Amino acid sequence: MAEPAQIPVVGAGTGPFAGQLASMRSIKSLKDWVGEGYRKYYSTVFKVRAFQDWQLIVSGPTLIDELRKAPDDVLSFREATAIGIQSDYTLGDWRDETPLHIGLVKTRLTRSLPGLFPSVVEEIDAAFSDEITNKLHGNEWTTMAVVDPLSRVVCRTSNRVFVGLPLCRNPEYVDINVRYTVDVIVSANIIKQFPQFLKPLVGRYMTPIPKTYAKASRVMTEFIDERKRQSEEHGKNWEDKPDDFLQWILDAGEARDKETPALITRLLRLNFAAIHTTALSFTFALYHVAAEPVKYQEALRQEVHEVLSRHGWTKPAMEKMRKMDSLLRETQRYHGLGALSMTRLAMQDFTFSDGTHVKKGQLVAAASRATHYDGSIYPEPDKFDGFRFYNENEEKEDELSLPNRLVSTSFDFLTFGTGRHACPGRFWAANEMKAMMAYMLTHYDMKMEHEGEVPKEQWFGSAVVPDRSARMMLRKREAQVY
Ligand code: HEM
Repeated sequence: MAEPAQIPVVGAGTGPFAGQLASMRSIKSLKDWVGEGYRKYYSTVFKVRAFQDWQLIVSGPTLIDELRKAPDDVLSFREATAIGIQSDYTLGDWRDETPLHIGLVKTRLTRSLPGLFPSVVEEIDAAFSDEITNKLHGNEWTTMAVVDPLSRVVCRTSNRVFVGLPLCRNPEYVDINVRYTVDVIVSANIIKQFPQFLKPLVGRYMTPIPKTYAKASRVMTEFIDERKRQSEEHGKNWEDKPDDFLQWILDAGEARDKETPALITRLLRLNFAAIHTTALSFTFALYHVAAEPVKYQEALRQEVHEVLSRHGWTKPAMEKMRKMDSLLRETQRYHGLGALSMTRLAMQDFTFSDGTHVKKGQLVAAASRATHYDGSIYPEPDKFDGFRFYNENEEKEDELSLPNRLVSTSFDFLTFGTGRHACPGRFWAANEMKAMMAYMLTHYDMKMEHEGEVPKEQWFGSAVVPDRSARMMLRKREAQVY
């Protein structure tokens, strides 16, 4: 990709191999380069060398608004994502897929949540019992790493509303979906290192698609075909008709959306978007809760107790958990998914209002992490303050009508993006994470193995993940029944 001209560079030197050297150093340093660029060139454009590509970075409300508003045939979300995860070799070419799932996730899933909530809670209970409770040593403290168990809990819970029982509990199905995201990201990062002309060759050996698809097909085909058969037999309305994502596609999709291979592929991709984003965000939050038992665990447990005693395990109860909402939002500010958000590929030349000219083929992104650490927006930004967004005077208001809720996006809060492509799954993820946290608080006492220490973030280029090797200590509590 051609290097853009006259845009200030941060992090890379000059000289014949500057780009390649910076590419290697970016694995460790990209976050710091973006932070430095943000401070020097706030509200304009600068560029950094990311692992494979030069990346243009914007900051400040004016330019982020222009990034948000640019149509997809000018600055494309899908094409940028395709480069980011090398989708031709990892997810398959999904650019022709109808965007049906986006609307279904945003509206149908969110609207159906009150009715689906009892089954969600049932799945959380069953999944935590299998993944954690049954592995505890009686009533003693037990030490364990939690990233993998939590990923499986998130996978099961999400799939209770994606495909329902019994598939959501099938261990092979869970394993396929949990592994697929990791396989996609690892393969993408390897494939990215090769020049374009070698990618088809390398991709053929590195691609996780055929293996994953073959396994998924073995586990899912009979289940999906049986559901299709029932739908055809009963028509639109039937007793015990499942209320899940698979059924919504069968009801609303075009003929090509309903073909079994297309359904399998779409479900794998939906899981790709849903599981790790949620599991990693939840793990970050949990580490803070476990590291500060008095400040967070007791305060949140008290809130959960008050809310559940009045409203039971319901969707409205999750909306009343304001301190919990604040802690999860602070987690997204403090850690998020990485240094950048809203990455777009220029499909044609584009000029920002500050005069910066972006050439067709260049990647542009917003400096989300640096924005979240800007002291003029968030006082004492380096401090994790779980109740930063909590305001007791707002207790009676509707969740979505207020700023500073976990799901509210803005130019200052970018972990879910903002605008047209802002994560449509965030409403679901917010409820899922609150229900999981409420469950853990009511069922376990928790602390970190190294008491009081929040494990360090692990960075890889622009991405951040919680330390998988960190271990927590858990002990069964006498759970209250609500
Ligand atoms: C804490 C959890 C999550 C985080 C932090 C997150 C974050 C994001 C981000 C940053 C984007 C891209 C925004 C942009 O570039 O403008 C996105 C897109 C998307 N997310 Fe999420 N996500 C989460 C959970 C989920 C879940 C649970 C689902 C599904 C149920 C989901 C489905 C999607 C989809 C379908 C898109 C693509 C939207 C489009 O094409 O316009 N996400 N998400």
